Amino acid sequence: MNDKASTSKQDQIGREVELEATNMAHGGIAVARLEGRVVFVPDTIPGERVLARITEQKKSFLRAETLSVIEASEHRQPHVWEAASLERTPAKRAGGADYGHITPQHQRALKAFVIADSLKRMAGIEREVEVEKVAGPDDGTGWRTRVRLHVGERGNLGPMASRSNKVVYVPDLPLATPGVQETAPLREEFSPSVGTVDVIEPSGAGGARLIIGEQSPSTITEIVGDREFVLDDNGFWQVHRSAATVLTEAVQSAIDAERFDAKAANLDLYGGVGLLAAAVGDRFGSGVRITSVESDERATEHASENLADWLGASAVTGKVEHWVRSLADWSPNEKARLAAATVILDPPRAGAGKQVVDALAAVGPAQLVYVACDPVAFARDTALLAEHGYQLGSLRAFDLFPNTHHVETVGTFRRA
Ligand SMILES: C[S@@+](CC[C@H](N)C(=O)[O-])C[C@H]1O[C@@H](n2cnc3c(N)ncnc32)[C@H](O)[C@@H]1O
Repeated sequence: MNDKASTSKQDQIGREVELEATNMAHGGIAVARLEGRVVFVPDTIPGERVLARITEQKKSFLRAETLSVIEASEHRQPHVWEAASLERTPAKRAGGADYGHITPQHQRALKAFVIADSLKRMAGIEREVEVEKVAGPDDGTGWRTRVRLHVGERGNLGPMASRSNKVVYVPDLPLATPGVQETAPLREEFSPSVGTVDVIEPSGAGGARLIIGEQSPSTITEIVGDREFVLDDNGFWQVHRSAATVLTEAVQSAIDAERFDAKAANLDLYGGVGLLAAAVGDRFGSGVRITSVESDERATEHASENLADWLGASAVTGKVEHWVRSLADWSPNEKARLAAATVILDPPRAGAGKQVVDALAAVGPAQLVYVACDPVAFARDTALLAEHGYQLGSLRAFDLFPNTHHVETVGTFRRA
């Protein structure tokens, strides 16, 4: 082993240094430089000087934890959640509120920067991006309808610490809805074998409830406008109390009506329990044909029920990346219906990816509406779509995760 190299490696870890953050990276972590090397440092705002401790050393970058602020940004505010703030030692800071020390308006500006920067670097697209505030308190609290708590070694219940798998004690959950806050059993003890306790507050009947460990699922309802959706209590549903409404309206207004054909083979990929297929159906009427594709079997069963108002709607269980392969075998008539289709995509964080983009582009749908919860994956898929001639049209972004770095983007694509 090279002694010199190993000594310098150890020298960095634990070293306390002053850092000046210059940028915000994807993932809510600020970027600084130390002796020419990139350092990723959380709990810091670009423009600030902080005292930080180096925690990790990789070949091309370092990671650090912020100990205190030396020169604060004008955008710094007292953290909305004391349990996640610099008042706590780094190992005990709760995860899930990594933007809580930043004023709400500046949080949105930073998210807009990350979206625009990702599009520029990965897809070569220059865009002004605005992240829209959604309904709710100005300080970005009280929105989370779903919270996962973990049981610690001593039976204590809490969130994980930031960037760690250690459970930390918290006295409150200010990002959660009032119902979730009241119901969360933060002071109770659980057997470590339980693993997790989810606290959810559906908008339908019944109010907030707990899902303890692997307990068998029960059915809940969520209300969006005049529509009721049934789903399993442990199934996927948008987390912000306004998200389902915001995304319904965003998808409805993103679709170009002139390119929409109700009789085409319209698709809702990664469809969950049918929220966005219903959004399409509600805009274009009872004659809409649309197929929802979703990997979770129970969600698909619920989607069938939730889409019963449309005779031409169906839901299939399958992984989208596998299901799209079958498109190549569709008959010429069916392929013509695909070419006339509007495709909604709402993939998980990893994005749709090359396999899905290639297979879709090969059948050439009239338009795509892409709902993205990860700006980098969205930018990567935007570049892949551009290779097939699909250009990014309208782009909106919504602050559906206030006080965190997460953001939801809705983009439209069509061939010129
Ligand atoms: C971001 S959610 C969107 C769900 C739905 N559009 C909504 O708004 O309620 C992504 C959905 O994709 C499903 N999913 C994840 N990976 C998948 C895959 N490879 N193929 C199909 N569905 C997948 C998840 O179960 C989840 O329901």
